[in-house]
Amino acid sequence: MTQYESSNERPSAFSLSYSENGVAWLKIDVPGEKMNTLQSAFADQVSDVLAELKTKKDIKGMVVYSGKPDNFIAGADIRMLDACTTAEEAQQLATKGQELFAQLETLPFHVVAAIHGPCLGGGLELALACHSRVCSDDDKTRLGLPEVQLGLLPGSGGTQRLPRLIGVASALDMILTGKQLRAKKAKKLGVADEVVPHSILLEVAEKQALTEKPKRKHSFQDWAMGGNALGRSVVFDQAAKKTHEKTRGNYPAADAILEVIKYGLQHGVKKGLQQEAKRFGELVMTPESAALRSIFFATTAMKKETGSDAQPAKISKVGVLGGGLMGGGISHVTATKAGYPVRIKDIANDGIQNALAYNFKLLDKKCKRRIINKAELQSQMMQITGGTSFKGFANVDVVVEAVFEDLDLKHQMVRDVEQKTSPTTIFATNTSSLPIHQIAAAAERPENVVGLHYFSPVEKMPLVEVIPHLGTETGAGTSAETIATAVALAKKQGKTPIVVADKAGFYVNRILAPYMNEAASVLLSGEPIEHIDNALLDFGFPVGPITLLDEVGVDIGAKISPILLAELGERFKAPDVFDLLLNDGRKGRKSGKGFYLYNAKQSNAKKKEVDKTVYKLLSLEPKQKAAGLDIALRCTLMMLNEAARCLDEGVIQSPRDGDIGAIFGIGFPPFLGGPFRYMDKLGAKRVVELLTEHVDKYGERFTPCEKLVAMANEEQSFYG
Ligand SMILES: C[C@H](O)CC(=O)SCCNC(=O)CCNC(=O)[C@H](O)C(C)(C)COP(=O)(O)OP(=O)(O)OC[C@H]1O[C@@H](n2cnc3c(N)ncnc32)[C@H](O)[C@@H]1OP(=O)(O)O
Repeated sequence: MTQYESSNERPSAFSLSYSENGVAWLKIDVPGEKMNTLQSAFADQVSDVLAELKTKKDIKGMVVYSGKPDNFIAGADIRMLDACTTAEEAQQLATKGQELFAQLETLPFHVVAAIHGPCLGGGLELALACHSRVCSDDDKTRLGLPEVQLGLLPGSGGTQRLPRLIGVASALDMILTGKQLRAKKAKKLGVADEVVPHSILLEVAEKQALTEKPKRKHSFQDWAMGGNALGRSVVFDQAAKKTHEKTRGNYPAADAILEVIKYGLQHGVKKGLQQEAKRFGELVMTPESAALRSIFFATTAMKKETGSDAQPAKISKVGVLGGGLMGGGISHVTATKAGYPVRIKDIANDGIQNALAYNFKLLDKKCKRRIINKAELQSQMMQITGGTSFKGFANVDVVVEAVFEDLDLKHQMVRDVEQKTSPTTIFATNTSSLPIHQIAAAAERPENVVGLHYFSPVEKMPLVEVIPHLGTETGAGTSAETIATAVALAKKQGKTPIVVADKAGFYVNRILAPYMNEAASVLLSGEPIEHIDNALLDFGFPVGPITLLDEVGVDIGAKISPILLAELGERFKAPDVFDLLLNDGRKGRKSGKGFYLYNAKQSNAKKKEVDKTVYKLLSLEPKQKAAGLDIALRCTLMMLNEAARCLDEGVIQSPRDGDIGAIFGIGFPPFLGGPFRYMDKLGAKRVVELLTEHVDKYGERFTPCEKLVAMANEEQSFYG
């Protein structure tokens, strides 16, 4: 590329240059920031650029590209949206973006977006206003409209251009889920026109720009969807049904997306855009969007945190003890996300085989979906080896232990690892219930011992609790370097780590247990199982508590429960159901027997069915008496109260960590922003009132904790 003219000397996010062959180059490079975002302050710059282009008569085509090494545009600046104080203000931002993109679209020459790295939200909307899109085949390249995850809809033309480009059904799927497409998939769907290696991206885009501007290919789609009311209504009805099953009416953005796309197809692009901007403005002001934006800000801030002041130690290889479900998952994220070679040790060959088979299954799935190719599958599998001895452990920097929950066994593991590895090797235990200092008690170097609590299935669940211990009777607590290394490892594995205190249940299980116990109490009061699960699903949890108990395993619940009761007191007393269930062989899904039917022969229906025999076992006659919302509130209040206690006791370091931990670890309804934001929304006074009412109805376990009472008296909130 020869650039011989630069029209703009001052640092500008949008700058033009020209090649001798008649190609204009529009570079997007937000000064001083590593990520390009669209900000209202750039509107004048874009207008200037467009005005300049209109004065040039000899331009044959234009390439729009990013000046950043690894991103195109990550969308509108979410901080800017967060600062809006009225719906009108946000609507105006959207309208301005729409106007500028419309001008880009009507330029008389071929405008090609050259995309490498994230191209999201407003970034993709800008690319959609270009006439063609060429993408790099790099793994970093992702195209998507993730606004729905922020409680918004695409506000710069995305709801109008995308359905016309790729058809209504595919566009609805992309916009309603916010999914981000890799380049190849984007091409398959018609969002991108070409996928090329990064090294020739600009060259190919330049060639494209010199070709004739393509005609918009939406005439058939317009007919099929705009003109054919019946076809349209079928697609929308299906999408609405599917969406409602997922959102249960808790996410206004989903309904607005359906409404605006439909409106645009019925009334044309111009009116569609007006409606899009209007609804965008309204959504920015909703509490749901504010809560979802807060999750974005929290997770972005957490990406920078290191867990301690020390530098993390270098990791070159990781050992995993135990080839079960957890060990399999941990080895998977370590090898495939973090990119470290993994050596697994199990007492049995079967354990190793299981872990390898588990990894193969996950990689094969990726291969079938063409996310990786066969060679990549093989090379990633070669990163994971295993055996029944400690062979291959001499040079591991971190050992993650995922063996059976038994203190003696864990002690043995600590001793073995200290013997077989180097003095600097970190011993990270994936215990969910045993105190870390007790495990560290067997260590000669307890400063190297830390808790690293993953959630199942490891490859899917985004949270990890990092648990330093404060010291054993004879030894030191977890060192700052060990904490930093554990945090760094978790991040490399693609997880969001929170550092929590070494107290029973840590944070996530500690707030989950009283919630689950309460659901069990509701069950014992005779409420039907589906009614309880539905109540919490309607409230916004991803699975109901009884289903969750079946998934996690009744035996696991039965094991953790007495530990929490002994350490934390009577409010953790579980209703007496575990023994009855376990004596009947009902461990949940893994035993093929639980609260629901898992045997295909028993259950003919596609939908999950309750195993009614469980009522007899528990001497219950199910009858729906309580309203769903009352059940949901009853269970959730137990969780809220415990979360406040955790903050008070320093189990978590901040309300933010508590919110992210609950959302990522349990699936606490994201649109509520987490337990602390939800308590702020209700107000501490109201939370205390509700808890007190529940004390009268259901017992002392609902007694509001001191912190909440103090906050209610002083009218304080968690986020200030
Ligand atoms: C009108 C329109 O329709 C409305 C919109 O476009 S709404 C916005 C839609 N876009 C999004 O939701 C994408 C949000 N961003 C992301 O998901 C991720 O940042 C990403 C996938 C792009 C990159 O992730 P990753 O590489 O881990 O980098 P990450 O640490 O998150 O971000 C790097 C920096 O960019 C910032 N950033 C990224 N996207 C941003 C956005 N849309 N707004 C503001 N800042 C953003 C981050 O805050 C961070 O800033 P910092 O370093 O100063 O703290």
